Amino acid sequence: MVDQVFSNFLNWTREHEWGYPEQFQKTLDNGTQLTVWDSGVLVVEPKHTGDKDIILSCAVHGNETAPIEICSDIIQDIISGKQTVAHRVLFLIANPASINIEQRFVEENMNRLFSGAHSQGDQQNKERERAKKIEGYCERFYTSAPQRERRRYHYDLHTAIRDSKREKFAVHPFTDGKPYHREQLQFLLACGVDTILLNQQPTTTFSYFSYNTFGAQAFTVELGKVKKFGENNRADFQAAEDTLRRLVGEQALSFPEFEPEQHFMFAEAQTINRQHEEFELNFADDVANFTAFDKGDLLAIDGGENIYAQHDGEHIIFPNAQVALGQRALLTVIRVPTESLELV
Ligand SMILES: O=C(O)CCC(=O)N[C@@H](CCC(=O)O)C(=O)O
Ligand SMILES: [Zn+2]
Repeated sequence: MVDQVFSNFLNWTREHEWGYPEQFQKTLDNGTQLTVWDSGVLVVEPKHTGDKDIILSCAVHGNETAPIEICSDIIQDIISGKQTVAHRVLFLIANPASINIEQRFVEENMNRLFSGAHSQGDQQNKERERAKKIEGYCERFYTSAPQRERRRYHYDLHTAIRDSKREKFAVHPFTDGKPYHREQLQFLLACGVDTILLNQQPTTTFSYFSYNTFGAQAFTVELGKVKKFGENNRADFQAAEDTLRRLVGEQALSFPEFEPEQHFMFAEAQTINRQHEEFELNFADDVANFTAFDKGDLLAIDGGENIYAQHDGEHIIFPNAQVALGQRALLTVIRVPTESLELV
C-alpha cells in the first residue's frame, strides 16, 4: 500500500475519499520525512527544518481543480526529490469525495463548517465529520512543531465560479483590530494576487479558523475560475505555483520594496445571507465578480425584501442565489486606500 500512497498521492486520496484509518511514513534520501495522517493529509518535515509551519489546502470545494493540480504536482515533486523543502508543510486535499463527483460539495459546503460549525445543529454528514477531523489535523500540525519560535501560515487555495474583473484575489479573515502584514501582501503579489478583500466579521471558513485559532497568517486565495481537470491553463497559475514552491523550498523569501499603490484593498460592505426560498439576484448570471454598483441600485430580492447597494462603487463578489438558506448569497465590498490600513 505504501508504494501506492506515494506514487500518486492525489489518486490514492481519491480512492479513499472519506479517509483512511492507517498512517504511512517514508523518509526521502535527503532526510525529509513524509507522514500521511489520513487520505489527503500529508505532513512534510525536512531534516533541518526552518521556522515556518505552512498549511497548503485545496479541494475544500471539489470542482476547483487548478489548486488541486498545483498541490498534487508540488507533492509529487517533493516525493521524487525534485522540489526542495525548507520548512514543515501540511498538505490538505480537503474534500476528495467532492472531487470525485466534480461538484463544489457532496451534501454541505465544507467552507462553512469550520470553527466548530460542523458540530452545531442537528445535521450530520460526512463533510461535517471531515471538517472536524481537518480541524484536528491543523491543531496537531501547528502544536507538534519544534519548541522554538515558529511562524504559521495557511493558504487555502480556491477558484471562483464566475469570471472576475480582478482575476486573482484573496480574502483576509476578520482581524478584530489586529494589523495587516505587508510581507503577506508582498507574498500574495508575487503569486499574482494584487487584490485583497478584508472581512469585517468572523466567518466559519477554513482560513478564518486558522487565523483566529492558531494565529496563522491565513487567506482564502482565489486563483482564477472553476474549470474541469485538464482544462486549466497552467500558465495562468505559474506565478502562484512558483511562489508557493519558493515558500516551501527556500529558508527566507525576499520581495521587492512595498509599494502601497500596487495593492488593491477592498473592505466588506454587506454580506447578504439568503433568508427565503424566494431569493433572486437582480443581475445576470454572467455578471463578473468585482462589477461595481451605485448606491440605491437593487442587488437582490429576498422573500420580497429589496436589498440595495449602500455605497457608490459597491462591488459584488461571489453572487450565488442557489446557496442553502442562511448562507451567504452575495458579498459586497468597497475600495479602501492601502495607506488607510494599519500595516506592520
Ligand atoms: O465563486 C464563488 O461564488 C465561490 C468561490 C469560493 O469558494 N469562495 C470561498 C470564499 C471563502 C471566504 O470568504 O474566505 C467560499 O465561498 O467559500
Ligand atoms: Zn472555493
